[in-house]
Amino acid sequence: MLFHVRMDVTIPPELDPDVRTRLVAEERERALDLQRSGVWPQLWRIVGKYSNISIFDVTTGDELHTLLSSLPLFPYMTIEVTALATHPSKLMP
Ligand SMILES: O=C(O)C[C@H]1C=CC(=O)O1
Repeated sequence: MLFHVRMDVTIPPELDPDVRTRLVAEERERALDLQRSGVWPQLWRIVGKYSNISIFDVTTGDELHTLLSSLPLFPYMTIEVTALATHPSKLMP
C-alpha cells in the first residue's frame, strides 16, 4: 500500500548543535536503510524548504506510523499522510 507523506522539519534553534548534528546524521542513516529495504521508494526535497515529499510502500497505516515515529527527527516534524489508491484512468504498462 502506497502513502504520500510530507514531512516539514523544524529543529528549535536552541537545540545543542552537537545534538542537532547527531540527529541529522542518524536520520540520514535511517532514511538510507529504509530506502535500501524498499519501504521508502521516493524521497524528494521541497524546493526552498526543510521539507520533503516521500512515497512509502508499507502494508498498513499502523506500519507507517511505527516507521515514521521511529525516525530520529520525528519529534521535530510535522507530518501529513495521504493514502493512495490506483486511479481508474491510469495507463497500465
Ligand atoms: O531532510 C529531511 O527532509 C528530513 C529527513 C528525511 C530524510 C532525511 O534524511 O531526513
